[in-house]
Amino acid sequence: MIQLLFSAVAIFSGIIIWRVTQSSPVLLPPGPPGISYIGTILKFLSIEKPWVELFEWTKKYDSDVVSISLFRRQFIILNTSKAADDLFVKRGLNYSARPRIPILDLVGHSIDWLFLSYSTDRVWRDHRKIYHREFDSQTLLHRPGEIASARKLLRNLLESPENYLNHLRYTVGSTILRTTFGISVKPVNDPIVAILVRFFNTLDIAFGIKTLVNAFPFLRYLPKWLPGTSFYSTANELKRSAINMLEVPLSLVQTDASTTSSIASRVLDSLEGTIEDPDHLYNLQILKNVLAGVYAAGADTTLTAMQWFIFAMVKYPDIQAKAQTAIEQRTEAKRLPDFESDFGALPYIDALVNEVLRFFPVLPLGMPHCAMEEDVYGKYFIPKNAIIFSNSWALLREEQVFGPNTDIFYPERFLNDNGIRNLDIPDPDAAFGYGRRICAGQNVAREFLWIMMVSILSCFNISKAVSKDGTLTEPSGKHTLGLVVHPLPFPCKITPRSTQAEQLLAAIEAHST
Ligand code: HEM
Repeated sequence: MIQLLFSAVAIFSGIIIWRVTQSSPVLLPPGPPGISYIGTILKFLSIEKPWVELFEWTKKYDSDVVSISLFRRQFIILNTSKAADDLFVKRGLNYSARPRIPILDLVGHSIDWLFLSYSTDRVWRDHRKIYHREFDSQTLLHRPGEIASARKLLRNLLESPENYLNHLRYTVGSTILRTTFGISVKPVNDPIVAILVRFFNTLDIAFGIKTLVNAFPFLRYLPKWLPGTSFYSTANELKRSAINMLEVPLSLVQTDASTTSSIASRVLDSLEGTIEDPDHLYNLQILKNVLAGVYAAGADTTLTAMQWFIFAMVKYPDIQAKAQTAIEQRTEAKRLPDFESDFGALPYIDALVNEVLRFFPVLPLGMPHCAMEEDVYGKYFIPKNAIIFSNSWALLREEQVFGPNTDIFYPERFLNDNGIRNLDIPDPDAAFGYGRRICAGQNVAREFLWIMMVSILSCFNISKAVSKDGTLTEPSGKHTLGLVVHPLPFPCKITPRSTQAEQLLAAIEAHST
């Protein structure tokens, strides 16, 4: 009897222990031991492609979700589209915040627009409402500006093809400034562009490895005269630049009659009440944040996608030739492509735009999200404030989604055998992020990329640069390291592809001068 009782107690206790361990997981997602000293951090940062290394952890630790602890902060990486969808979409309420980077606390509220915090109150929604109204439902509104910019780009490429990178930068930057503020900027020495450049240069320093306060937040309590505290002056400069970004371009819209219809003018026109009215002030602040946010989020990303496009065209001449044939069959080389006649009617070009975005993700690790509350995912515990990245690079190489050989650049993966869009293969949406924070400008970005790519391909051949001794220069494929990953500048040869193309280019010149 006593034996029976002991057995029953043992079985009962076993069940309880089993239930407890099953139902209250406390394991962090697996990963290498925490990195807590600067030497190891530097070693980690010297890895050429961190997104590949982070994906390797999924195989090594046999888990979709992996993690590492850095300076007592948990970093979690989602290496499959299922995990990204489960957390960023299905549990979006908890995973839509952005992490707060320590130096931004020293800058104060003037930079809140950069990593807009997520809230369920109206503030965050009011920002997204303007983005949605201006970019999702009004892509048609932006097309005339985009086509004019693409034509001007062709002219600039004809004049000085060796400066293609500057031309792309100017095309993207000036188009976004015209869309947002209705202002035209000069190709060189423009004062508004100088403000933007200054802001982004300071931002690079603020987020760079030498800004120790980001890794050691306690440094912010040190007196400013101590060596190693240059982050104080960086924070001051960032604050000045952020205020200029918010105020100066908008003041032009309010005072300069030469500005044209833009997001700023439309929202300003719709503002009710006087400047003293709290609602008016609130709406004005939202507008300022949105406008600065569009430039910050849209300019560098779109430029980078175009740089990777040029890179791909140099690397894969056969694909370039197929794209040119597809365009020529439609336009007969008698006109330049445009939205009205050709958008949606050139499946190979749509496939090419998709493949550029898939194969060369502009933000391979996406933008960081942050867990607002602690959570449990599968058997893993996700602490409050953990910083979470979805590994877009890995997600965009999932063979069950994008078909076989995803490590090969192959636009045809998006097409059927008869050359039309294969609807079984989705667009590479992970390039634009996930859930409530998904890129607010993705539709406009796709259209702008399309018109720039199709216009360039209709007129130019892009090939390897020829050095003075006649040898061909292969682009190295090396790239920057940061959230946005650019190819390092590389030379290439850009030449008109035929006499018809030369005539089309000459006709643009005649119109726009
Ligand atoms: C090739 C071009 C672009 C790429 C690859 C890209 C990609 C992204 C990504 C990955 C995010 C973060 C999503 C997340 O947190 O999960 C993002 C956010 C954002 N993007 Fe884009 N983007 C591009 C162009 C643009 C353009 C042209 C605009 C504006 C017209 C824009 C506006 C925004 C804004 C406002 C956000 C912040 C959304 C938020 O935090 O709520 N982007 N983008």
